[in-house]
Amino acid sequence: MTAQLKESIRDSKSARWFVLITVSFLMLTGYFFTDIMSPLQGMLRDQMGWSNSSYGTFAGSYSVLNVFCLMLIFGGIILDKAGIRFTGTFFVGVMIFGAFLNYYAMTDTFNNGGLGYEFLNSFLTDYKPSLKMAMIGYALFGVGVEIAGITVSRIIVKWFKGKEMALAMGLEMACARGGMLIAFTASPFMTGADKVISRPLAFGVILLIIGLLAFFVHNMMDKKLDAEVAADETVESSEDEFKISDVFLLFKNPGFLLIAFLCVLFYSAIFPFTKFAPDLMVQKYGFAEEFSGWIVGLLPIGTMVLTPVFGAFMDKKGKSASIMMLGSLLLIFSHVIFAYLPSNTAFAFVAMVVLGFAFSFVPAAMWPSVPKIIPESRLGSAYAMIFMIQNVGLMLFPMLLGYVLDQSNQGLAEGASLDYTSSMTLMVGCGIAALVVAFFLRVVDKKKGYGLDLPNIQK
Ligand SMILES: NCCCC[C@H](NC(=O)[C@@H](N)CCCCN)C(=O)O
Repeated sequence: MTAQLKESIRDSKSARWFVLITVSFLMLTGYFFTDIMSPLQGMLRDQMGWSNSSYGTFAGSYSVLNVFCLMLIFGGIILDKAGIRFTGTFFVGVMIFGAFLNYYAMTDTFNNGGLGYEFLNSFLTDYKPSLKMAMIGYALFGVGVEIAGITVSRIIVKWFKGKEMALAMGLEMACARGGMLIAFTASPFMTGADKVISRPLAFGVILLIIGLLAFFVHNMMDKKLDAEVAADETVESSEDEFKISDVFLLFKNPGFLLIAFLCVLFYSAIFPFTKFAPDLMVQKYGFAEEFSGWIVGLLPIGTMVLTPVFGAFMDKKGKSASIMMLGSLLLIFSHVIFAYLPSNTAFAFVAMVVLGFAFSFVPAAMWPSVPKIIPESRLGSAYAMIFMIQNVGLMLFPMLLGYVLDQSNQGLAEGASLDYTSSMTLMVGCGIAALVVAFFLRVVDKKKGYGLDLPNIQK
């Protein structure tokens, strides 16, 4: 990362906001595809013969390569060595390729014996070839979208450092949530009257390609900025490169460890939950499949507005440590409603709105807190490690949710609704653990003086 002293293209307001639009759109397309299958769980059960465990295993496959092949660590290293343009373009390509395989797994061409079908049918025969192909695709997609996410965070820092950075990050997250919203609400309709699962996926792949084109536009701006910086002899380079030795230092920092634990616990009770939430709406609250996504869509709608608002509040007033505790408390409150309260439509709305507040409070407070705990020279490594630890939860919890759902509904009568109580109890547990960690983070903050409760913008 560099510090410019002379005027450059990043000093032009319109240029940097334009760059933000291009990369935010890219993230919108990525988050859209991430959740494109979430409202289709029922169709996957009926048409593809996927059990709930299979669906959960598919959802968890998103993180398998990120966790077992340490892809986010390699992504961090590649980003430092090869730069933003190469890393972004390459991993968006990986994302598109993975998404395409995921789409292909749902097509009649594949399922009627297309390329790879026989091979995937020749082992682990309890699992459908469509599941295996979709998992390969989704795992590659997960690598691409996560590294693209890290790259985009870097891009925002590059263009907005010392300027409207928290607002820019909040707006980028809001756009990404917009992608989730479109997935939840539009995906079931895109299957059409004849419920063809591959249709929304095809649309998702096309949207990702448009996202790549938007990233090419960013690349042109980035090239111009780099040329200006290279020509500016007053610029000194700093050292925020990914270093393996940094990882060991990070693990000695109690603040970092607590943020990483909070991240994995909190997000494990959000993203894996959203994978099952549309089906929960059908099974527990009796919504029609097509409309279940609209209730879940309340979650991203709320966060799109609230995340930048709370981000701006914490920029000015602080209180991030306290707000992370409040967000974890609301998370528990919401999941308790889903798990244990009667199946009343009003409860579903209330729980989703409360979850929206939790999902705005914690991300808006947590991500800008990392630079207060970790020196800037190790920020790149810190974000990559946090994402990596978070991915362990994003891998395990969907699998656990699906498994518990199947186990707790054994011997269910034909046509009866699935009981989500045990699965949702897991989510309540995550929320309680997140609250405990948030409490300790606040205690450690007071002791070490990180200043998490202080405003982000220093006067
Ligand atoms: N500038 C920080 C951005 C982090 C946003 C955060 N995303 C993640 O944590 C991803 N690693 C996981 C996304 C999984 C769904 N695509 C967020 O709050 O979205």
